[in-house]
Amino acid sequence: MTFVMDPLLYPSVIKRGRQLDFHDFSDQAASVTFGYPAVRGGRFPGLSEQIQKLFRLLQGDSLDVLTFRMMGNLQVVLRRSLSIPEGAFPKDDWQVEDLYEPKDDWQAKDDWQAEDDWQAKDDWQAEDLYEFCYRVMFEATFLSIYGRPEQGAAHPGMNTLQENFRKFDSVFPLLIARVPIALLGQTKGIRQKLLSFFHPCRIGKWIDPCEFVQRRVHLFDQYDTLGDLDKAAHHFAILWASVGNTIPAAFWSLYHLLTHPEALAAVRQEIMGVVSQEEAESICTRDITLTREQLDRLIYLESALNESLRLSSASMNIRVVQEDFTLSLDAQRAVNLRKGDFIVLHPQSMHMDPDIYPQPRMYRFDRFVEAGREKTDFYKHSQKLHYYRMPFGSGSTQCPGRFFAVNELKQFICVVLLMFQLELPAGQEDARLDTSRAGLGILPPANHITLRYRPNSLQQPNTS
Ligand code: HEM
Repeated sequence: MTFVMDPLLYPSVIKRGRQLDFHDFSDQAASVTFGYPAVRGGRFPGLSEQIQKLFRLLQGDSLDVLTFRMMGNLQVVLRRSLSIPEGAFPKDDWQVEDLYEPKDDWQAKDDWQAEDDWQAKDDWQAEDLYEFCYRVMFEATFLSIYGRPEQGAAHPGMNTLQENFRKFDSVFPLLIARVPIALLGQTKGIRQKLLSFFHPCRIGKWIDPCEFVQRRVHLFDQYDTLGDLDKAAHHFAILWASVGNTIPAAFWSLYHLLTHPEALAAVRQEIMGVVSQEEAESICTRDITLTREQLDRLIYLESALNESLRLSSASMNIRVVQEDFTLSLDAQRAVNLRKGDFIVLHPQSMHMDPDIYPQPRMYRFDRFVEAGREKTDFYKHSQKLHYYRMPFGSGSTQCPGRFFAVNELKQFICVVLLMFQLELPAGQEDARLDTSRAGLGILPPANHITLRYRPNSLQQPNTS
């Protein structure tokens, strides 16, 4: 493996997409990890190209629909944290653990008290901050992408799905490093259970999956050579892609805001500039929407998110050399590459370079804002960088879900800040990055952080 460490040289690698290819590597790694036959092996003519083509349904007009759905689902799932299903309010004996039991009968009137009683309930709930981000982002993203169950608001088995997903994800670094699944204890059985969740018989019954998933279902149905579990494995891979990085990103985004009062105040003020006071006050009981235009106006929030991604992203961009050739790096330097060599970009080194980002370990929520607009000029050795922030990869292989990811992270922060008063109890150690997943995207936290929260309706939103 050859690491290209100077970010001024990144363009010379990224523009050689044909000779330095990502998809041979990703196809091999993903097929072994998720359990489907490699797409590019010749057994599935045209499938790889079609899969790539459908990624455009994560952008443009389709993105607006996806974003709209995510906003609604975030509110549904978060209200459940308050135990406030639509039009009903929880009894005092409700426990945080109840969150982990799927309730199909959210509307059952017996379980709930009147709104007035709920308003009087001013106690705080405590939960691990990562757990909070995990369950909310996992379920809201799932509902937005794959659709609703045939009956009720929550998919039966959602908690077991999450549990199995976590177990699978904990060995993900070993799978992607090609450790045979048979050597990884129960992983094969767990993956089998995950795949059966996405079996075509089940997925076909879900109501209103997003267009991206609908078109993938249709595409896979055109290939007789794909078995039912192969199709399920492709759907499961998209679940991993859509939540594997977004969950830790949601954690760091919220954690940094809650530990930096000046950032929190600026972001709150910006949010109150795009939603009305009435919407802010009623969000615990009534859905609000945030259009693309409103989300685009949240430039301090976007900068804060990008700063959290800069600090927590550890992905490597791997490219496989397709033929022997000489890669010219700049006017003076060139290297001879052999077919099959690996070339790796390591954006984390760039994200932590003090020449580019002064005091790189510090969280500065407004690092990516200048004169009221997004700041895009960053320098190394006084030369302007073409690539300076790469949590989503680079070039033509950049993450196709990046626009949705940024939107949903913005929505998550907006809804959480509007719906809850939040605090991190004093005396806790700072959150640390779990570096055991280095190379694999956004790192999760290594330690436990307690979050306390209660509905914001008990107090006017703080706009200061
Ligand atoms: C903070 C959240 C996210 C981060 C940091 C992230 C990061 C990445 C990275 C680094 C890659 C590899 C790109 C490369 O090496 O050039 C990637 C690929 C991918 N991502 Fe994301 N991603 C995120 C969210 C999402 C979401 C929400 C979706 C879908 C809804 C998604 C779908 C995908 C897919 C399908 C690929 C594979 C693309 C291909 O095979 O060409 N990602 N992502």
